[in-house]
Amino acid sequence: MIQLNDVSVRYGDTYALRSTSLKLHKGQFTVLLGASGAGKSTLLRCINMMCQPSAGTIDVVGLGLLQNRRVLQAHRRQTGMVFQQHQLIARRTALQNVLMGRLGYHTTLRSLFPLSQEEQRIGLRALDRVGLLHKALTRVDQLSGGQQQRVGIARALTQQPKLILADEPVASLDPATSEKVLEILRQICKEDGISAVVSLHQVDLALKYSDRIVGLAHGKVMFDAVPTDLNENVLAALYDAKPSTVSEVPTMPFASILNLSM
Ligand SMILES: Nc1ncnc2c1ncn2[C@@H]1O[C@H](COP(=O)(O)OP(=O)(O)OP(=O)(O)O)[C@@H](O)[C@H]1O
Repeated sequence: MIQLNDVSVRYGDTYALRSTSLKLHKGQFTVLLGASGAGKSTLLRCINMMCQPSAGTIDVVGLGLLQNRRVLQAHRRQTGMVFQQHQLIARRTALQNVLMGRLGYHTTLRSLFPLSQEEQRIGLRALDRVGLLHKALTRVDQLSGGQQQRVGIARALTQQPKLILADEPVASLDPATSEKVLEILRQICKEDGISAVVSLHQVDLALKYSDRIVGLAHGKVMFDAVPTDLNENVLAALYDAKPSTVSEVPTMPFASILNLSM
């Protein structure tokens, strides 16, 4: 579905991401793991060019290279984002926030007018799927953190995406709520065939919810395999790695393990 080819991101002398090549497969729930500063957000943000690679290309099957402005516009329309701090408009209702997911389908001028009944129906259905239909007309600043994140997921769904990128979506939630949010996200992605790339700090949640784990350290992919292959040695390498040892740890090519097609 998406192919990253030798993508690097550099800030001055710091490599946030080093020459990374990765295939992201349709319908797969991929979790990015790694210590703070490992490059998870950078990799995730590259996938819709919120972060510009300093080298390499990103190819979306059926669309083309993301460096092309029109390709990027089409790709962003079909890519939903879920953020750590939810990024909702506090004084608006859940439904109003969710309908923001439709903006990419309209010109700036058109978006000044009310959305069609069909689009409102899409928004309400998304809220229903995250279990918050009864909160549609409640202001989001009156919702709990977990409910707000479910609104964030519903907003992404209202976009009718093929891909969801979630950057530490449960970082500010308690363990039980984190499980609930990830459960909902995974279930909906599976039902709709949506691919997901989710960065997490919790190894246990990665093991429970992912189809594939990509482990990063110092801007480099050090592990890429099914969750059952994640062992203590790999975790030690991911979380204790010194920059000088990074290139010495072999990467396990995921595609060769599962033989998935694009
Ligand atoms: N805008 C920026 N300017 C300079 N350096 C940056 C910038 N964004 C990220 N970095 C650096 O790039 C590296 C990777 O950062 P990134 O945010 O991708 O890591 P992360 O794994 O997501 O970390 P965390 O789990 O703490 O969010 C870090 O060394 C970080 O300091």
